[in-house]
Amino acid sequence: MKIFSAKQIYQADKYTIEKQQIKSDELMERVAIQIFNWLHLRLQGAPVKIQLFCGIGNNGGDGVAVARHLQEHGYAIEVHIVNYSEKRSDDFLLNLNRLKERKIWPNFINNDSEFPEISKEDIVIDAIFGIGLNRNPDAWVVKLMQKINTSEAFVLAVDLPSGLFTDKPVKNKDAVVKANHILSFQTPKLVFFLPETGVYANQWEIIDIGIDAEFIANTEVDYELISKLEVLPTYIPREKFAHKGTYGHALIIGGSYGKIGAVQLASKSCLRAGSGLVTAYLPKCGYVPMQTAVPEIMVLTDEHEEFITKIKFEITPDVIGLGIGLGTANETQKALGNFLKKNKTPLVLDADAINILALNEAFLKNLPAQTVLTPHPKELERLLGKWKDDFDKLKKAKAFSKKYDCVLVIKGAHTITVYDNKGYINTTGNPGMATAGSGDVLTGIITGLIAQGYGALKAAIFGVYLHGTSGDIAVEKLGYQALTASALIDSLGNAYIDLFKQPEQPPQVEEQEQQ
Ligand SMILES: NC(=O)C1=CN([C@@H]2O[C@H](COP(=O)(O)OP(=O)(O)OC[C@H]3O[C@@H](n4cnc5c(N)ncnc54)[C@H](OP(=O)(O)O)[C@@H]3O)[C@@H](O)[C@H]2O)[C@@H](O)CC1
Ligand SMILES: Nc1ncnc2c1ncn2[C@@H]1O[C@H](COP(=O)(O)OP(=O)(O)O)[C@@H](O)[C@H]1O
Ligand SMILES: [K+]
Repeated sequence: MKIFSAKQIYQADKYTIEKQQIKSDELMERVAIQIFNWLHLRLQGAPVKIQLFCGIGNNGGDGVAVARHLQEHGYAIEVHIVNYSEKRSDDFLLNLNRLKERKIWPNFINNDSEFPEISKEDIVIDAIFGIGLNRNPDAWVVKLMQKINTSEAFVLAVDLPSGLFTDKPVKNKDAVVKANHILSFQTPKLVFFLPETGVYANQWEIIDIGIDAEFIANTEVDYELISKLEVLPTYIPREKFAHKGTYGHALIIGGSYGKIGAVQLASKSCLRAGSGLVTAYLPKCGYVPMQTAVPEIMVLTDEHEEFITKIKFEITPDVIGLGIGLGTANETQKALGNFLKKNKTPLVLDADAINILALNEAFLKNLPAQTVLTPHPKELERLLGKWKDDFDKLKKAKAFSKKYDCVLVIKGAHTITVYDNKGYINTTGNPGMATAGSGDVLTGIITGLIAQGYGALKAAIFGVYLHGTSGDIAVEKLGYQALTASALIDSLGNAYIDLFKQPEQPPQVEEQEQQ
């Protein structure tokens, strides 16, 4: 699913209004009906008090229009106009008049007004600011937001929580409404997926307001949300007459004394991702544990007992996954530098391989085209330097990916894969995956996909998706705390099977035969 910027959303509105020959207030009416339906379905006419806090722009207009529908269906409403500016939008005014025609008199809140009482049994509709927020709200509006936030009432945000900008971070943490649920129009907002602002958007849902399909199809975006629909077309089916050679030979290089398990995890997940053959290259101390733990994996060893000092092998792998548990000993750094000078095989670099690149910037120019790098936040910081905020991080990541022609997988709750100026935001996974070795498994999966013939970018996007689905399947059986990296590997098969599962249908009621 494409993620539009605020500017593109305004363009989409304009385009849709012209193409469908509707007036702008009709689009607002679509929004209002959908929000009303969402509430009505859940409340079923319950006598709960609904307090609507509406700004003076189109976000406020949406809120005012929802109020009218609620009142028409007998709900107990209180409409508050948060009067933060004189510049009221036309559609806000139109809907305000429609309210007045129905003898609904809103309460106007100004900077010297007393705020209304909000009880924890109430429902609050937050329609103060939408995507038009372009500066910090005034102090009195922040106080009102605080009143909402401390009320313990259920808060439903219209389009996005008021106070969240679409293109910059939040400076004052008190100046954002904490919503329990967000109904966002047509497209989720980028800020829902970034660590600093995503904390304000735990629960969101998209409302389809009928934006023109041609506009959606033809508009290039900077970010795309990746779910099953997006990864399915990339799936390569197995051929009947295939043999293990068809699906490639992956080499996993890593490990040091005390960190052989990382290579076991990566090699095993590489095999389970579907690589035809997998060889592991480790220091000598890894030989016995590796051969014992995973019999399917072939093993090559370095001359050194405890860490890698030379990367030399006779085999010709299709892809190399490198860096897990590697350590950063001087000899290992030198070995990586020498290896990169000669290597032409596609690479997936993780963990200490990334740390070594950060310590030796000169190595970067020797990376083969489209090398996949999978840093966690600390490794990314070593690679890119400090960033000011999430937006700055993405900008730096895009520049880095362009400069070195690499696919940068920024790991996190919503892992973002960056390549060619574009970001692909993953939707699978859960906090149970914040556990030792989870990243090693991801390296193995991406390496295993490249071995089978997936291109680097596709392998990264698909690998991150499968890794997250494995986590989602594993957490069902194990819960968040007991989820381990090994459990991710055990669920990988079901993650593949899940790709082809249809959503569950409600049970059919058998028709009675007419006598
Ligand atoms: N396709 C869709 O998605 C559709 C979206 N729709 C809805 O429209 C919403 C966007 O509406 P909007 O453009 O009128 O902006 P909104 O957020 O209501 O802000 C109002 C104005 O406030 C101002 N302002 C900004 N910051 C400020 C501050 N700190 N303190 C004081 N004032 C401040 C700024 O004006 P300025 O003063 O800068 O001229 C701004 O224009 C969108 O979120 C969705 O709910 C639907 O109705 C139709 C289909
Ligand atoms: N809260 C979370 N939600 C979803 N995925 C997560 C979360 N925390 C971590 N992960 C995933 O788990 C993996 C952790 O990787 P990493 O930190 O490199 O682990 P390790 O170094 O222990 O192998 C990443 O793929 C990351 O996206
Ligand atoms: K809002």
